Amino acid sequence: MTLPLALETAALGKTFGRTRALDGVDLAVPAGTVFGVIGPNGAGKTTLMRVLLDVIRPSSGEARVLGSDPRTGGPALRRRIGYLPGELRLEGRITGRALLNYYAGISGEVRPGSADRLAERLGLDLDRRVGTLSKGNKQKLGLVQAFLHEPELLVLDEPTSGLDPIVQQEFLALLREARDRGQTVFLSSHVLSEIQQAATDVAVLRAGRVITVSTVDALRQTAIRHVRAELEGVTAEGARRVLTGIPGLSALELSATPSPRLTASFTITGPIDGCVKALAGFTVAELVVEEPDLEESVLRLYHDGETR
Ligand SMILES: Nc1ncnc2c1ncn2[C@@H]1O[C@H](COP(=O)(O)OP(=O)(O)OP(=O)(O)O)[C@@H](O)[C@H]1O
Repeated sequence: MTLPLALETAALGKTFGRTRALDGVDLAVPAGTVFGVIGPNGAGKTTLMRVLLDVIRPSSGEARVLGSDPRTGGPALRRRIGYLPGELRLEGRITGRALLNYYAGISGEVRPGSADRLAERLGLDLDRRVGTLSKGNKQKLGLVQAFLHEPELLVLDEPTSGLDPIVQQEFLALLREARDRGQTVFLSSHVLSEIQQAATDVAVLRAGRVITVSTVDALRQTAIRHVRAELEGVTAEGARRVLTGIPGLSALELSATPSPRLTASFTITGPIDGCVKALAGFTVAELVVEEPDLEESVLRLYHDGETR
């Protein structure tokens, strides 16, 4: 059985003057998935979402959102979607609560108490005037607004931008709950680790094109991490013998400064577990594992995409 698609695009294109912001995007997002779009600045993520929401019209190609063409879906389609725009402009003397009431009036059914429950979870005061809210608090209000009516589809443009780590964790919990309820989530980020925590599937966008679509599990297998470990009581020879046995290790460099410590720097491709187990045999004075680098991972996926 094939799952119904929440989102589908075929050869979607959008040009701004000479800029091809979207250059033939083909995507299929099954209903009920948490689908992430990653890509560097200017890749076209915001443009894609704005076309899907009919904020702007495509120059070419087709899009279907919850089975409808966004250009003709109108308010009935819009009510089934929760949208967090990339650049959220919230100004004025209206309170967060009044603004949410206004949105609730447009979007239809909202469970009583939903706004307060969501605001409390994200740590947002709904009685403040929106114009006085900090960037992070505006982002929280944007999230409450998107989740408020439990829409079938959530389209979230860089949802964690401006949120502190604790609020980010709460947001991830909201996403999991949305997925468990069967809602579809389409979110963008330029942080790979965030997509990995939140999403089941990921598309990599670059220069307006989908470079590859992958499950997050598959992506994890190809993740690159840079590791620097300072080890004590071991010779370079001894360390080299053990470290070269780590699966996925490359670019190993050993330097004996400052003595008596030995600094080992290397790259791990794929699971990190073998590395952790190998290092456990040493006295580890320092350990730095850098997040998988988006650019490197994207390049790798790009390469895989070409050879597939
Ligand atoms: N309204 C517009 N007018 C002119 N050019 C635009 C407009 N909107 C987007 N672009 C251009 O289209 C390209 C894609 O931009 P877009 O904002 O979709 O990328 P993005 O992946 O969301 O990037 P970011 O992470 O920086 O927000 C960029 O080159 C951008 O300058």
